[in-house]
Amino acid sequence: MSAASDTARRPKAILTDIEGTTSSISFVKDVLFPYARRALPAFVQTRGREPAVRKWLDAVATENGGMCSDRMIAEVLQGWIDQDRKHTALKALQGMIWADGYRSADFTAHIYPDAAESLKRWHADGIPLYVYSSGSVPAQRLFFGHSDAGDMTAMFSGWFDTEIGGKREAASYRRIIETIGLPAGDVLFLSDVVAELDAAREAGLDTVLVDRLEDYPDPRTGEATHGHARIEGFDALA
Ligand SMILES: CSCCC(=O)C(=O)COP(=O)(O)O
Ligand SMILES: [Mg+2]
Repeated sequence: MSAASDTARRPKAILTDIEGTTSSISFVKDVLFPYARRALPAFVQTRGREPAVRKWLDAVATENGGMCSDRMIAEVLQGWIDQDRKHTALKALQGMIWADGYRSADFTAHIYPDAAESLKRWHADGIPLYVYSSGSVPAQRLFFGHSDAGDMTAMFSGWFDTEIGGKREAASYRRIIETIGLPAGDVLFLSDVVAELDAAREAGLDTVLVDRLEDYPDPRTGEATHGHARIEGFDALA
């Protein structure tokens, strides 16, 4: 496998980001986020007493200075959606809300055709595939379980979200590598965010910047790539 630079070696495993990498940013921003935003007040009201939901609502209240009504918590969460905050509590709650949307077939998850094809080919070639996204693990499973290319969940060997740590912190990638059980240099991380690639490289992983023109109309070239190999689609990884 080679990328648009000479740094990528044939990986023994691939770790991929979702938004902006396998899938378009606009699907997340224009379909998933508004769906969660709309559904949040009713979700908090009807399911707020379930322990699995309450735990995250309480985490939001604590971060917001303590005692808050459920209505206020819903408003805080809506504000976080507007700011695209990658907060673990928000991501967990969004995942629960999106489950309804996928189940009732309100939408399927976008996946770039080149990403779907490459993931299928790598899986067929025996390369273990992993996901690391700010979206919660249940949200990731829903996403790939209801993708435009069908149910892809069986192709993945593992899933990681921000419960393992932030995506811009090298320590998170070290923990992921421990779980995968391969030398860091044998694992290729694909992402649209240079700061995430910097953290992965600090932890020893191979890295490739996925610079999709649909998502990033101004190509990130030269110094903007921070020396990471750069591709515009997965098909550039032969
Ligand atoms: C898979 S859940 C939907 C995407 C999402 O909420 C998100 O924050 C994705 O961020 P990523 O780390 O995949 O860029
Ligand atoms: Mg991303």
